[in-house]
Amino acid sequence: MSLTKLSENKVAGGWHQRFSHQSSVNNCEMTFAIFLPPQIAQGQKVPVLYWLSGLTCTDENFMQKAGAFKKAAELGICIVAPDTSPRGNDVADDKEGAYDFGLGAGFYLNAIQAPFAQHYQMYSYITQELPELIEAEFNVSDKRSISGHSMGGHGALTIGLKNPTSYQSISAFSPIVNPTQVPWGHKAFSGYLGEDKTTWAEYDSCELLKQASSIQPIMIEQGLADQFLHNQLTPQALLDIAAEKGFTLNYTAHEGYDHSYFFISSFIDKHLAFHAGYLV
Ligand SMILES: N[C@@H](CCC(=O)N[C@@H](CS)C(=O)NCC(=O)O)C(=O)O
Repeated sequence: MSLTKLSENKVAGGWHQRFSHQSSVNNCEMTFAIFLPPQIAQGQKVPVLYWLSGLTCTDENFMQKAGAFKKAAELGICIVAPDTSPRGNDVADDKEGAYDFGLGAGFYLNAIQAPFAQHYQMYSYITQELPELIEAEFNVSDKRSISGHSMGGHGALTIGLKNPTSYQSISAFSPIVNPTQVPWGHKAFSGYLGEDKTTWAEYDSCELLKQASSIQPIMIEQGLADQFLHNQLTPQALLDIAAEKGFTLNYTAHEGYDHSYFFISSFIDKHLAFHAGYLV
């Protein structure tokens, strides 16, 4: 598969690079960013943390705003940040161009409804096509963990829980934990999956946790001044199920922090160290 390099910048002794490539599952060109820690230049195969961003984001938000490079370089972790949806002139979008559905809002699922099914196959892209590409093209190992923010926190939790042998650890900032019960999830799931709610449960962390017999280590960070906390994110729903099932979630709520990358940048080092405990 051929990759086109769009840019590169040296940072924290390693490299930040952006690439585009033709995606066979999304049936369009996709862009991703990668941080290659300095250990790669020394011939070491490093593990990979996949970062899934939230609504309106591209591969660039995390890389520019999270401040993750120094810690990732110190720990020897490669970070891959994919785009949040397929893109292009023929890719279907929200009718009104809203920010919470369509472009920039792929919800990390495989759409089954026309016209979205033709391109919106983000679940297969993140779990299969992208890691195969990364492991073939870069000097990385097949040890992976997954993290994300908001819609990307939902993506990290659902993808991690559905693929326990593929991801060593899972973490999330301000995740949408129960999308089948909140407005962002209703809009996305009815558009991408249709009205048969049995298909919705496959992409809901609460439903997946109810079905799980064991889970990987999970860390969740939540700001208590987050404007989406009570109507979209609803972390207590996941905490209640974890308590019923006897699972320990490493959950921390923080006074005063909002939904932005200011919050993520304040605690990203903690999440990188958490993943390093299972990756390196
Ligand atoms: N645009 C929306 C909010 C979108 C939003 O907060 N997106 C988050 C993820 S859910 C984000 O990371 N935005 C990009 C950024 O902060 O760089 C609004 O104004 O209500």
